[in-house]
Amino acid sequence: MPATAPLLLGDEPGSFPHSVLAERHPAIIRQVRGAFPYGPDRRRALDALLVSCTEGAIEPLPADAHDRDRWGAWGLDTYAGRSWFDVPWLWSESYFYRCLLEAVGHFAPGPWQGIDPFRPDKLAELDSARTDEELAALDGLADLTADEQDRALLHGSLWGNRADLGFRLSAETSDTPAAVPALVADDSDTLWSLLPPSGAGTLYLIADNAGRELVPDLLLVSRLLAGSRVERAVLHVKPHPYYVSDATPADVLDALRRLTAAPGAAATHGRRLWQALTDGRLTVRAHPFSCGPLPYAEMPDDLRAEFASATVTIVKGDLNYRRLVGDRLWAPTTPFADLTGHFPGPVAALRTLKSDVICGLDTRTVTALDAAEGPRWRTGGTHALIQVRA
Ligand SMILES: O=P(O)(O)OC[C@H]1O[C@](O)(CO)[C@@H](O)[C@@H]1O
Repeated sequence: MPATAPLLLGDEPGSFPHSVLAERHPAIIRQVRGAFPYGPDRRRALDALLVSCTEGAIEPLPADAHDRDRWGAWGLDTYAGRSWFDVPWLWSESYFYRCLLEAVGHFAPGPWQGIDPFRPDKLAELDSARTDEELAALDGLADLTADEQDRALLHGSLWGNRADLGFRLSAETSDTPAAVPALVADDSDTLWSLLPPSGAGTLYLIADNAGRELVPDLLLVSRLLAGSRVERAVLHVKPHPYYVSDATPADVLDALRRLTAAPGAAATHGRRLWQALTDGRLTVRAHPFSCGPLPYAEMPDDLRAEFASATVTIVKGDLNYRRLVGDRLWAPTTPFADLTGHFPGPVAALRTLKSDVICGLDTRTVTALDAAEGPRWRTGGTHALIQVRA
């Protein structure tokens, strides 16, 4: 793997990482503060986090935190006392969400234990008219060929990644039509070659956001099971709330209920997924490393062994992409295969572009994107990619 690209930090005012730490995180705290009638203690803790994350230093977890040792090994022992802006951006963002859960009492015995501070917004999105429209559109797929249906659901899952509630807090014009093709890399033929009809393999899907991303992810899984492109599927979600809208096991159940309660084809998918869960062809996993602040190159052995057994692992979303290729300012033409050689088995990234990290593009595409949009194509969410290392 090339090791020479600069690591992304949040220390440069005007940069995208800096804006996430200095603007998005405070906005998230304010949103959470308004979402529940937290008592004075929780409000004080949220206010303290607001000050700490913008002006203060990284603080250690409480001595009795259940995951204190884990976070120590993940870098907290090194980074405590330093500015949020001076440590790896991937790390400081991830630790911010851990501290947010601490502030709202998510892990402490008491009335807020286990409560997802982002749930109201997740549910509002799941219950929205746009979700109704997207589910109704499934009925129109019946007239397509099997391959066309496969492609439609792959693209549904890909573009579902734009439905990211944290991203919307700071996205400016993400609905602006792009002057260059929306898909900047498309290795979908390689992906389909890894998933032939009548395949007997296992798909791993590392999910990203709940709601309007998780629903199309589940639909893709349902389609691959129904078309016998895979025999089993394993869905990896987050063990606890993370990055505002990331999917947890509770969100999987909400999405599944949404499907089974819908009319038409959506309910057929919902029933198929329900059945697959009950007979073991679909498994949901929530590994602690999924909420970790480190790249996948540093994944623990048990996870490595799991992904090594996959026919292919689909990695969804922007954050997972950063964790997959390394959170560095790579030259955009650096081969995807070079940066993902560490991953145990074939891997496919499905992502809309919402951060500066990018690799695997050809020179012509990069030149056209830069000429048409300046640097905004990297972060605006208007472009997407399907990159595969077989
Ligand atoms: O939900 P996704 O696609 O992982 O996106 C996460 C978002 O958060 C970021 O990590 C910045 O906070 C960006 O990469 C992206 O905008």
